[in-house]
Amino acid sequence: MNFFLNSTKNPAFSGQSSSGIPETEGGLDNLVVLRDSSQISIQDLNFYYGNKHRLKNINISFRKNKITALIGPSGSGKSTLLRTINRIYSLYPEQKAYGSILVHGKNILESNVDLNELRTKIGMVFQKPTPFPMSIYENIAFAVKMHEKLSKKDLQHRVEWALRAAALWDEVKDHLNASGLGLSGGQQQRLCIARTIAVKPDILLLDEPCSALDPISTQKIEHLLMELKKDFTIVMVTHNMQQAMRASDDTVFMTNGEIVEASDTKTFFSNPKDKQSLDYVHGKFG
Ligand SMILES: Nc1ncnc2c1ncn2[C@@H]1O[C@H](COP(=O)(O)OP(=O)(O)OP(=O)(O)O)[C@@H](O)[C@H]1O
Repeated sequence: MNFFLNSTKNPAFSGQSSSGIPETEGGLDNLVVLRDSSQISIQDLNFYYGNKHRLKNINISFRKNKITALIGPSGSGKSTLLRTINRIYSLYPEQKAYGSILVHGKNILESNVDLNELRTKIGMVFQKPTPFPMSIYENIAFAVKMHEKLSKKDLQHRVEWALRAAALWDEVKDHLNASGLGLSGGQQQRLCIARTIAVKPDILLLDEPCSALDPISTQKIEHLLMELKKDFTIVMVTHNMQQAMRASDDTVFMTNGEIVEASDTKTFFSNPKDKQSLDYVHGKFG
């Protein structure tokens, strides 16, 4: 198994593996650190909204080509954690992150990181579908054209590829010139996923992507994510524990800006180690 249990809160958490990712020490529990196949390695991350300390000493790695669910009660910092990973917070000068987030070994929190390039590598899909007020085709072509100069034919191929990958092609292929805003909520969300993957990121961040969707659209998105993880590393915030159980490989449970427990999803839900996780899984709070 790739998991090594450890504790974010335990000062003994200090070892480093040869890959630069912290190793565990015996007898600790709670934090999962994935030594072999991590795509994103977060170390000693602290985040502030002004003077409010909202992420505290986060140490976690996310596995490549897996879906990680971020769960926890409202206000626990799940979205904030996601927002640090593609530096969206950098748009707001009063928001500050300290520590490191290593992606391909490079700390993306450094000030010299090209944020446009970063966001093509780390795409984000939000809770509410946000298609551009343009055609289905242009929703995707526009995103690609911002980053790449492709011939008309290659652009058409890319649009088709993204719509197929997002399991939307069959539903829209005959009216690509219709407005993206005319699609159903579930279709709009898949369009937004298509738009995000069209620029070929490595990492897909999703903030409650199904919260505005009906059960059938939710199921479609979950199936889609399971297909997409073959090509992308996926981190998803969800309030829906059933969804975390169904769709994720790993689960990270947060409260009050801290990681309480993280492990593979089966272990987390069948045998949570921390009392707070157990209570949360049993619906006693949150
Ligand atoms: N723009 C902001 N300015 C100041 N504080 C913020 C801002 N956004 C979030 N916070 C605070 O940061 C903390 C974490 O919020 P965050 O949205 O990350 O939690 P969450 O776990 O995603 O919650 P939810 O499940 O309700 O979406 C909360 O206390 C919240 O009030």
